[in-house]
Parts: sequence; C-alpha cells; structure tokens
Amino acid sequence: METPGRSAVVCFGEALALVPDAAAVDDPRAPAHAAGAEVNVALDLAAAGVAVAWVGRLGDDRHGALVQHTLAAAGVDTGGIGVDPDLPTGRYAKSPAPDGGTVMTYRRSGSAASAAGPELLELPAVRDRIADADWVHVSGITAAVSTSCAAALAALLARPRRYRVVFDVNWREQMWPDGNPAPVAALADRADVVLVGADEARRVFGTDDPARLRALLPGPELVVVKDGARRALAVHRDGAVTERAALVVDVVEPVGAGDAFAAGLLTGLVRGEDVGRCLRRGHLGAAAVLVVPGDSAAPLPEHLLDLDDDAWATLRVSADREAV
Ligand SMILES: Nc1ncnc2c1ncn2[C@@H]1O[C@H](COP(=O)(O)OP(=O)(O)OP(=O)(O)O)[C@@H](O)[C@H]1O
Ligand SMILES: O=C(O)C(=O)C[C@H](O)[C@H](O)CO
Repeated sequence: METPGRSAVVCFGEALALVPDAAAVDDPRAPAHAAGAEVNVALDLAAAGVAVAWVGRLGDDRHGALVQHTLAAAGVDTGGIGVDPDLPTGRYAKSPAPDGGTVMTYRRSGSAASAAGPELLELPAVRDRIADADWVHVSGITAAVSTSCAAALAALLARPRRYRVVFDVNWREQMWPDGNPAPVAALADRADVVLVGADEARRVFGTDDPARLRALLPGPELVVVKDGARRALAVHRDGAVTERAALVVDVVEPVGAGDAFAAGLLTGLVRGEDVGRCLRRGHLGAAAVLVVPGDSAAPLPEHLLDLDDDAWATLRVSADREAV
C-alpha cells in the first residue's frame, strides 16, 4: 500500500529538452519535449500510477519551465526541483544514423544539472523525499555529466541506506572521452537492481554472460540483462535466472525504450510482484515507447501481462499502438 503524499520512487538525473533536430540544440527557445533518462522513467512511472518524484536542477529558462510543467502535469512530484538562476537547461536532439540507429547531439556541458552535487541531496525538499522513498532510480549517465554529479550519484549509492536503488547502466559512449567504463561498473555493484543492455554489458563489463556478470557484480540482488528484441533475463544472487521473451514490435524509434523498461520493471517491484511479471512489465512499457517517435508514452493495457507464454511471445505491437 502506497502512503498518500509520499513518493515510492525518487528519480535523480539530468533533465534535457528534446528539440526537433541537431540544428535546434543551440536554440534556447526551440520547441521541445521533456527528456533525459530519469525524467522519462519518472513520466512512465507516473503514467503507470506509481507515486514518483523527480529531483534535480533546471535552468531558469523556457526549457526548464517546460520540463517542470510536463512532470507536474503528468502527476510527478516536482517539489524537490531546484532552479538555477544562471545556468541553462541542457538540450539534445536525435537524428537517424546511416546504420539505422540514432545519433544523439547534446548541448549539456555547463548545464544547471551539471552544477549539482552531493549538497543537493541535503536540501530538505530533496532529503525528505529520499528519506520517505522505497526506491531511488539513477543511471550511469549521471556519472558522466560532471564530477559533482558523479559525487552525488556515489552519495546516493553509499550504504547504509534505507531505500533500494535501481541503477540503469545507460552507457553513453560520447559522454566518456577516455572511454573507460570502470567508474560505471564500480557504481553498478553498489545498487540493488542493475539494468544493462547486452551490448552495454559487453562494453562495460566485458561480457553479457549471466554467470560471468554475476561474478563481476556480487552486490545487487538482481542483475537484469536486456537482450533487445529477443528477451530479458534477471540473474538472482544465487545464480538462478528468470527469463521473459520480448514482444514483437514494429519499432518506430528506439530511444527511451530502456527507460520505459526500467519504469515497467520498477512498477512491478514497487507493487511487490514476482520478477517474471516485472520483466514482462518492462517489455510492455518498452513496446509502448518503441512505436512512438518520442522518449515516453502512455502504457499499453495491463491485462496483456496475463497472457500465456505462447500468446505473449507472438503478441505484436504496431505503430498505431495496436497489440494483436
Ligand atoms: N526490436 C525490438 N523489438 C521488441 N522489443 C524491443 C526491441 N528493441 C528493444 N526492445 C525492448 O526495449 C527494451 C530496452 O531495449 P534496449 O536495452 O535496447 O534499450 P536502451 O538502449 O537501454 O534504450 P535507451 O535509449 O532508453 O537507453 C528491451 O529489453 C525490449 O523490451
Ligand atoms: O542520453 C541522455 O543522456 C539522455 O538522457 C537523453 C535521452 O532522454 C535518454 O538517452 C533516453 O534513454
């Protein structure tokens, strides 16, 4: 039972304004949507009915106001947001890459979010929300945003702590000039639940083999490996593996699917569901985002979670959000 007025989950990270194209990243007045991995997770959690807060710093500008308004309109608790009078909100654009993937163009260096550090977590509005939460959601992106953000992330992961932490590895190659993933790997081991794509796992941990990953990550209670269109599996502390097939999806644009997966999984964890159902929630959330161009989307119908394995594995989610 969630207590009214408190957030079961607190998300911390950098909010970004998602602008229409790479040329617009230099335009502080460009039309935009709210984005940033942890903002996407907060929006997806709120859409699923989970009480959630997003905490962090925004610029005192059009894009900061847009992020704050979008979060509030979605029902996310925005009382732990600080506004920086001098520094801007970061921006990013996504464009199709020749290989069929997506290129991200960022303008986030020197952003309001990047100036935040461990002191943010001591502000009463932030500290009290975290003290009341069962879960904190963070990602490896924050370790690359700035030294002070990395310190805040480390502080959130320090033990002892009352809340549990979901850590989405979210390796962003272009944000790590030295290409060394060791800091992200070390932070991941301090979390309770780690989420990692199979490709990211090979890059950051040198393997996507469940048993080898477990040996490298002895700390978390669950290590969840997402293998794209194929499946996701959760490796438990004793080495047992829970696996669930992904859905068949007519992908429109992939960015944000990992965040929606995280939000789906967290929704199940908050509700105390078994890990298999949590993985299915992850896939269902991801499918909803994969069939829209934006970074977040309204959830698909919950009853789909109850399909038997055969019906689930052949369920097709198309670009009109039809699940057949
Ligand atoms: N082609 C696909 N078909 C069906 N489901 C998919 C496909 N690609 C991704 N998914 C779903 O999306 C989830 C997340 O995928 P992935 O790990 O590739 O995202 P990500 O790279 O972390 O995304 P993000 O840009 O949000 O960080 C998968 O676990 C799966 O549920
Ligand atoms: O890449 C980032 O740092 C972002 O936060 C932008 C996107 O919203 C994010 O990648 C989606 O997961």
